[in-house]
Amino acid sequence: MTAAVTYEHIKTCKQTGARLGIVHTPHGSFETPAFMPVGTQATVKTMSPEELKAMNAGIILSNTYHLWLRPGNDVIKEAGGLHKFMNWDRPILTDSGGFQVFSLSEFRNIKEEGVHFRNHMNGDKLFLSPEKAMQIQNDLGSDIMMAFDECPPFPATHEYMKASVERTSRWAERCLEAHARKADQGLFGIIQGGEYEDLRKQSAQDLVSLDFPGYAIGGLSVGEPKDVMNRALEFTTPLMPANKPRYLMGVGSPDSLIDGAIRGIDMFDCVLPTRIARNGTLMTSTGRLNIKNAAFKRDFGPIDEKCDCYTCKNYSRAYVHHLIRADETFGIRLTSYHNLQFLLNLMEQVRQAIREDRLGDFREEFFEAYGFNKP
Ligand SMILES: CNc1nc2c(CCNCC3CCCC3)c3nc(N)[nH]c(=O)c3cc2[nH]1
Ligand SMILES: [Zn+2]
Repeated sequence: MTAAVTYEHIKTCKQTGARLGIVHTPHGSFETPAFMPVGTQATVKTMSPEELKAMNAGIILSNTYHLWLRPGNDVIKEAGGLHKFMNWDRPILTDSGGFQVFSLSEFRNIKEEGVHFRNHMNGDKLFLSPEKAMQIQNDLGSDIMMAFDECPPFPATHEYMKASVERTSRWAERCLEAHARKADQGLFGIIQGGEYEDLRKQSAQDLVSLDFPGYAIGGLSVGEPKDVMNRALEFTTPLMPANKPRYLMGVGSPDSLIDGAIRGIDMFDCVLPTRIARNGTLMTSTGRLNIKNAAFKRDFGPIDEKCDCYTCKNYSRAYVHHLIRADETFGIRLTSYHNLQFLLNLMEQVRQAIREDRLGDFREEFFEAYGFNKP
């Protein structure tokens, strides 16, 4: 049986280590490096599937933890799976729920068999294990499933991190066991190890030996400084198979997307674009702005002169300023639309720069225009 998820390498940028590729899945293919919009509760907040397609989103993410608790993976299974439930016929990736347990719940208790914790909505006692996380993702029918892992906090001692990496490797094996009995979705292993080179190596070796169709780098974008993340990428990506997708979880801001691509990352996800959109913060080619600022009350130009999105083509800063100040839902739709399109456009510019072997130059130009400090 052919692998459900495969990576096709197109080329590597001659100026940097970035690579251009295509990921093939049962629900279609998407070009990489790719930004993946997040749809935690089976919707990319305020966006319709048609609008996501119009902005050229190749794949979206959803969440095992949230959908298990509400509406329940059984409901979604009965609906015919997540693609049918949310009317999205392109690829879907689901995270395994581990990260959400640590970031949302209290009273969690990590044991070898799994994690005991309380439902963050009503306090009920819950238990999530590698087997349970696989069963939920299988019910959702996602094209790419993530292994159940522990994402330790930053900073963590070397001793804690070592024990955690070894347990995450044992959990990864249990996920493969549970998965083998189910459908042919692609299961990605998640490399942990924090900022410790020896532990990243140990985690990568454990997981690569299990021959997953793709790999993620976890345990980053948890409050560590940017140079710690970049260094971790520099000694971790070379340990990952060149013929399989590399997914950096929870990243990120425009500069992190470019710096991650330069270090060989193919897939990114983050809640930033829709989260900051809700309070009126917009990413533009000349840096961030908050549209609620009084300066925009009579500014009848587009959010971003260089953006061709639905919002920038049809509405003014003054109008969006008014809607957000008036707490009008349409305002949040317009800011969300623009921010998502901004990151999706950025990744198309990154792919084009790789095609032209000039991603290093593009990084300089973008950082200069956006106002990021020099390297
Ligand atoms: C924001 N920073 C960050 N996120 C991380 C995430 C979550 C990635 N985003 C998932 C989507 C959000 C809701 C639907 C799916 C991580 N996930 C896992 N399993 N392991 C990590 O080490 C892990 C590490 C992460 N770091
Ligand atoms: Zn726009």
